[in-house]
Amino acid sequence: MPRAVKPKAPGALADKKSGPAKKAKGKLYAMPEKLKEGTVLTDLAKGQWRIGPSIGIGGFGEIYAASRVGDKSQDAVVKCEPHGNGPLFVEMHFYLRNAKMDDIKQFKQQHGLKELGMPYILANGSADVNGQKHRFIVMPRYGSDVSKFYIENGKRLPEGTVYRLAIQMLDVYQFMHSTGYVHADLKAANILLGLDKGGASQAYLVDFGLASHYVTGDFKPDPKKMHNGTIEYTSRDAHMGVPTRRADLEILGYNLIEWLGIELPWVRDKLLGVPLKVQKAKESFMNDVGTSLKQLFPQGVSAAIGDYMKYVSKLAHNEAPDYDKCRQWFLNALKQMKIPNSGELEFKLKPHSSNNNESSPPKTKPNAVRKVKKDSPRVMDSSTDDIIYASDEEEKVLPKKRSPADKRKLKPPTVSPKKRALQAKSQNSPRVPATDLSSSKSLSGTPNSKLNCSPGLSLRSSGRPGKTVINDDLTPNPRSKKTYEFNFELDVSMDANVIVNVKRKKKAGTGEQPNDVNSPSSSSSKAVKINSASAKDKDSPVKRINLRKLINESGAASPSTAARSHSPRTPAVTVRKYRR
Ligand SMILES: Nc1ncnc2c1ncn2[C@@H]1O[C@H](COP(=O)(O)OP(=O)(O)OP(=O)(O)O)[C@@H](O)[C@H]1O
Repeated sequence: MPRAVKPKAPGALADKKSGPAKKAKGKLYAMPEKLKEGTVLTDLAKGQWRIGPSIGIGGFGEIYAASRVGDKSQDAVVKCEPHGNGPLFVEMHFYLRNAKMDDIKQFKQQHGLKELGMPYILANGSADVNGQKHRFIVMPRYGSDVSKFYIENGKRLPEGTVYRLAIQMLDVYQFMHSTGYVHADLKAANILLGLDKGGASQAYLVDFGLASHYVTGDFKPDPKKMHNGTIEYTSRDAHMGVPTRRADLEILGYNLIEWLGIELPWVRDKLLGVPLKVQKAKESFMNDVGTSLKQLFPQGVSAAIGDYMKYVSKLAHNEAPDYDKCRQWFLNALKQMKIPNSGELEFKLKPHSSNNNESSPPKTKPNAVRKVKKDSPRVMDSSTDDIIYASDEEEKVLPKKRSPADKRKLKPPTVSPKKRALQAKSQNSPRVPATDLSSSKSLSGTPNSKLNCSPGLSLRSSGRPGKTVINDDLTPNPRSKKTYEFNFELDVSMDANVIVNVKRKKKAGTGEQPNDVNSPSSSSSKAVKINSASAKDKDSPVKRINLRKLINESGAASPSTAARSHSPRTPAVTVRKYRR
């Protein structure tokens, strides 16, 4: 039995086998079937992989140790997700198109790098598991993730290690950005140490399920993707649904602060459940990041963190970051601390280290900037294309056969917003305050589209701490455990897919049970249904919910709706407070 299955992921590849027949009542999201140890999966190139123990469960899929049939060592991993899920599809295509071994090798040569924390794909395919179609990818196996050390240390990492990780992650960003993509979900749980001999000197950035083309044109907020990522670290641009290179750098910055043992303000203030509040907090934080950092670091802000965050706050949305400059700030800090930028990454804290300092790096500005060849990004204009949509083409893309060099890499395992808009100095970076996101003008130039949410209501993002949230219309999100009470009107455009979950309040003393109403509507249905049981009940709060299509008197879609149907990015749903 599937552990949970959504009836159908829009636009996804789910075939009949993964269709509604397997729906688990009451569940809205899909998790993979469990693969039994010893199961053999055959990839598209007819390579065979034996499944070992499960070594990780992400928000959408499961990761197993695996060995090539005939090999003993479980030096690979298989990541498996139901075919209808978007993230693994996106991740697989990113690897197949952009992270080939040769590209990685070439980048390393060009930039004089011994190692690059960029994973690659060994194989991919599809498999039927308990009658449900799954997609899998095979990758090299890496070691422990950095979050393990962060937690073990009481939520901090040695300062020198923080700076080394920053340098290594900037290398990965530079590679990824040179392919036209951003990662958008860097966090300690997605950074794994290598397993090769000396592997612990290099960290690898995994989980490319949110990879997308970054924008090079205008800054257009996209309600469909707002708040994507892991809520603690989601960048201000990602809160508005815009993938940018500066956003990746900002995400890294929030992580660096946290790794230094400092609680991020929106975490400290317990705002994570409300993405809009987190967004506002980040905007106010970044408006005057110098002052914000001083308040956060009572013992003094390191020059590296201060310079980096100030630099990030000034980048334009379509500007190529100066990776060398950023790396140099961290290199200078390491130099001052007399910590070499080589050898195994140290995760043990020194006994007398303070919350964010092993030894104090300078508070003065570094001046020397290492000169390295500028890379010439293969930039793709993403104003119209920033997500890889599911199609059968994947079945035709054959992965590279494992080369002897690949084999050598695989070794036996050991272990696993208000002022900001006004202050955005560049015309290219028209930041929109979070408070204005509800106004029609701020949304993609679609004057008729409204998204007026109460501060406590987020349409799809639930602000799950530490967990990746993806609004991509491919992947169903886990149902929020929160119950909101609200009165509103829904104007539903012709092309909307809407699910309204209404939990009826239990009346005191009546012994009534709460009543769930699920009211789905789609482009194909003109009438919007509400559960008849609740509609009959005149006293029920459910009765105060009005759902109607935006249709004019002649029965045609209203001009605004028609206009919207040309723009898949405009919000399909209008939520307004219901006034009686
Ligand atoms: N190549 C690998 N080698 C070893 N362990 C891995 C590898 N890839 C992933 N893992 C482990 O599995 C966990 C989940 O992986 P991953 O983040 O890719 O899954 P996910 O479903 O996309 O998760 P989420 O979206 O919730 O972050 C990681 O935190 C890590 O511990």
